[in-house]
Amino acid sequence: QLTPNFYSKSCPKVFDVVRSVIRSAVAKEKRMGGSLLRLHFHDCFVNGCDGSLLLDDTPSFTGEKTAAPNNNSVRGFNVIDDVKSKVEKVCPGVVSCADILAISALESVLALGGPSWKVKLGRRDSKSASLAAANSGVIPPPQSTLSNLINRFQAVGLSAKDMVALSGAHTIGRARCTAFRARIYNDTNIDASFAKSRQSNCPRPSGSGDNNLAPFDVTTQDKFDNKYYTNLISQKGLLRSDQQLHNGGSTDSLVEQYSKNPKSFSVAFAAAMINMGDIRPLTGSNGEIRKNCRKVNS
Ligand code: HEM
Ligand SMILES: [Ca+2]
Ligand SMILES: [Ca+2]
Repeated sequence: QLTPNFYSKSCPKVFDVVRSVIRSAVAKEKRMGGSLLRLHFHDCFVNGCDGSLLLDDTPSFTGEKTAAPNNNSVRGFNVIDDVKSKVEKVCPGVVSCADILAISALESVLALGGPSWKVKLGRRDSKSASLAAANSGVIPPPQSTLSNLINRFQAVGLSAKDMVALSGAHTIGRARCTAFRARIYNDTNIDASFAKSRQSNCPRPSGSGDNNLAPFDVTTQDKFDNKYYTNLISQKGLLRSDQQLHNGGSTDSLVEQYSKNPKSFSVAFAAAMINMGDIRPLTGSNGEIRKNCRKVNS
């Protein structure tokens, strides 16, 4: 039911407004582009693309922000607030927070030189969030095997091809030492000099340097390109889950294709983002259009 033209009459300026906020946020800090793209992913995988991730905890309810995959990790909520308040100024009560996440994901990728796609719109916002669902493993952990990755994506209606293309989002952004420590000290399917250089800023004992950051992409950390796949072929995937995509299994050939042919990656990524954005949206009279993305309307 989602359609790219959903706001063409009710809020024709929405893309311009989102773009200007995202461009200045990314100009200030390039990493923010990745952080915002990830918010849409973590929203969509937990009960669909319904803005649930954005709800703050209250005394009577705990939302998704402190769930294991999100806690101390997801970021960019202030930028989403900024987008929302500027959109509210031009079209009050019209554009959902779930759609703002979807448009912000596109604008973030564009700001870092990535491909475009026709974002489908018309999602409505949830009136609740689910800590339990966010903790249930629907968002795959960084130690996932290839079969777990394929299964997690299949569970939300996405193919293995979508999974490989969407993982290409790790061409930008940063990860914390806790997410890649086990890999750089224990794994054998890793380039030795890459492991060594990552170890220099991620000490072995857990509890020391846990939040130290490393770029996902050793070559072009803030450029949205296909170098993620080239890195995998040279065993420079940062997470175990990244390297799983090129480890002698069924997805090796797609990784090789995307590394050789940037256009085929762009096309696949764009299609997969549209598919991800279609996960179980609230539409029609379900949900609401939140006034403030952090809380349900009163
Ligand atoms: C395939 C399964 C995936 C796994 C296991 C995974 C895991 C992770 C982990 C562990 C981090 C680092 C978090 C931290 O250290 O705080 C991360 C960051 C990130 N992920 Fe993924 N991810 C996956 C798929 C995706 C998808 C589908 C997207 C978007 C389309 C995405 C976009 C990002 C971005 C951009 C970052 C960097 C965020 C920042 O710098 O703030 N990831 N991911
Ligand atoms: Ca959600
Ligand atoms: Ca890159």
